[in-house]
Amino acid sequence: MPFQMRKQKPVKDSFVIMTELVLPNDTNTLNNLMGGRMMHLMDIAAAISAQKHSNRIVVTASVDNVSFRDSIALGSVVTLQAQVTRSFNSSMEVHIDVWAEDIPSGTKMKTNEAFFTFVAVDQTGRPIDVPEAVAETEEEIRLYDGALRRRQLRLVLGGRMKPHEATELKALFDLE
Ligand SMILES: CC(=O)SCCNC(=O)CCNC(=O)[C@H](O)C(C)(C)COP(=O)(O)OP(=O)(O)OC[C@H]1O[C@@H](n2cnc3c(N)ncnc32)[C@H](O)[C@@H]1OP(=O)(O)O
Repeated sequence: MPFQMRKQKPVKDSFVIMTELVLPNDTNTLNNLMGGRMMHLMDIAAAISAQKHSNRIVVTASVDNVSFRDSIALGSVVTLQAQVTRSFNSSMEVHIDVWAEDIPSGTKMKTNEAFFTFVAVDQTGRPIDVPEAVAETEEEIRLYDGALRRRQLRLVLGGRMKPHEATELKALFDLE
């Protein structure tokens, strides 16, 4: 078969913005958004972003640390922004930022940030290669550059890579 160049796509083409209103059914007994509901919204926004990059069915392979620093009250408007940072073979890392807004008081704060990894699969669920991701802005390049280290860390933690193989990650700790 003739050699085929891997398709390239700008990461900005995968940008997704999703807005939700926190309703009573989304909250705990303190009338704050439940963490699991937040993760559900993050998973959806990030999956759409990975689908836009790959034009494929995608499955969530892993979720990096998600911290819940500030609670989000009933009636708040939650805005999620997701974008692919980098693709590897079949997998894509997606960065997601979450803001909560209280419209009556006019306050808006960033509440969460996380990295999700999705794998593009064919109709039988087998991983399939995705386009290369092209970072253009300073921030996109910063996220792209860190993605290899984060991939190695999650693969080591997931038991899919031996620590001594994680060369970029190790370099972070070689401080001499
Ligand atoms: C219970 C729940 O919530 S499930 C949520 C929904 N998610 C799912 O159902 C996914 C279930 N898992 C799967 O289908 C499979 O494990 C897959 C598709 C993710 C991986 O399939 P495998 O047969 O292990 O594929 P393989 O070892 O070839 O890896 C494929 C890619 O997945 C990546 N990958 C696999 N596991 C992980 C992980 N834990 N974290 C990050 N990346 C991962 C690999 O690094 C590889 O990336 P690359 O192609 O870019 O190099």
